[in-house]
Amino acid sequence: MEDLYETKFDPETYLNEFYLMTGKNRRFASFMLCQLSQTFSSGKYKGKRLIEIGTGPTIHTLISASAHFEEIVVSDYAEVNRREVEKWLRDEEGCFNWNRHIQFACDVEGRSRTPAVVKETLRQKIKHVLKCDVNLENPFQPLTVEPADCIISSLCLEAACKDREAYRRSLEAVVGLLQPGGVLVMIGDLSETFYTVGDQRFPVVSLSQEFIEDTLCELGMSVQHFNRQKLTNTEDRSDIEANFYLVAHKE
Ligand SMILES: C[S@@+](CC[C@H](N)C(=O)[O-])C[C@H]1O[C@@H](n2cnc3c(N)ncnc32)[C@H](O)[C@@H]1O
Repeated sequence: MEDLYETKFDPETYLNEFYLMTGKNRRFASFMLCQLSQTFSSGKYKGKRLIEIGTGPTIHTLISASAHFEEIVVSDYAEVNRREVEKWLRDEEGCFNWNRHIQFACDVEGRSRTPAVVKETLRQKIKHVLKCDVNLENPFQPLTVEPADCIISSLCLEAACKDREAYRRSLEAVVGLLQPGGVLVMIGDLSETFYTVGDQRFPVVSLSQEFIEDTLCELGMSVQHFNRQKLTNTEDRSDIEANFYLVAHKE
């Protein structure tokens, strides 16, 4: 499964197909950015370290959180994705333009920060772009990363795991990276078995709300918030039924 991401995942095609903030993708982005803004503007979640797991070639999930943590570590299995994030961090020519997402999040946040401040904050606080593999007990092996106050993960675990048992194990590994009292913010897909990037199909573990909540509970997490956005799928590019957004506390 991982090698599929190392060899067949094209970050440019992915970003252009899912993150141009147009059509149905605007609906998903709006849902996600509004939820993230609500979570972090509550003032309940702040601290020293935030880790994002399976960041892919993106940075949008960190916009609202970036105001509340001192340092951010991002990570992904595929080198092409880590390079894409580094390109954006260095503001290199040809890097993806996240201005629409950043402007949207600033508007939702009541314009307390300007897009320029958000970009500067992200570029200054993202200190490390690391390789991770959620199928390992320590996803950062051979490194040991200090536990985080907050972990964000979006659309990663269901793409990285071959079945529900592997999903449970990788969620356990992710929860293991969190301090007691820390918060997990997860975005994902429900009842999806595949999605497509360009001509390439990627398998996905089909999840239900009940399975995710039960698994988190077994891992000592208490789910504070679970929201879903239903989708009507008319295309053959994915069989997703809904997106979910959850916030859970480590007891
Ligand atoms: C659908 S993309 C999601 C990317 C991004 N987080 C987003 O929300 O758009 C799935 C991501 O999971 C990463 N991935 C796949 N297998 C992985 C693994 N074993 N460990 C960590 N990340 C993995 C892929 O490289 C890819 O970036």
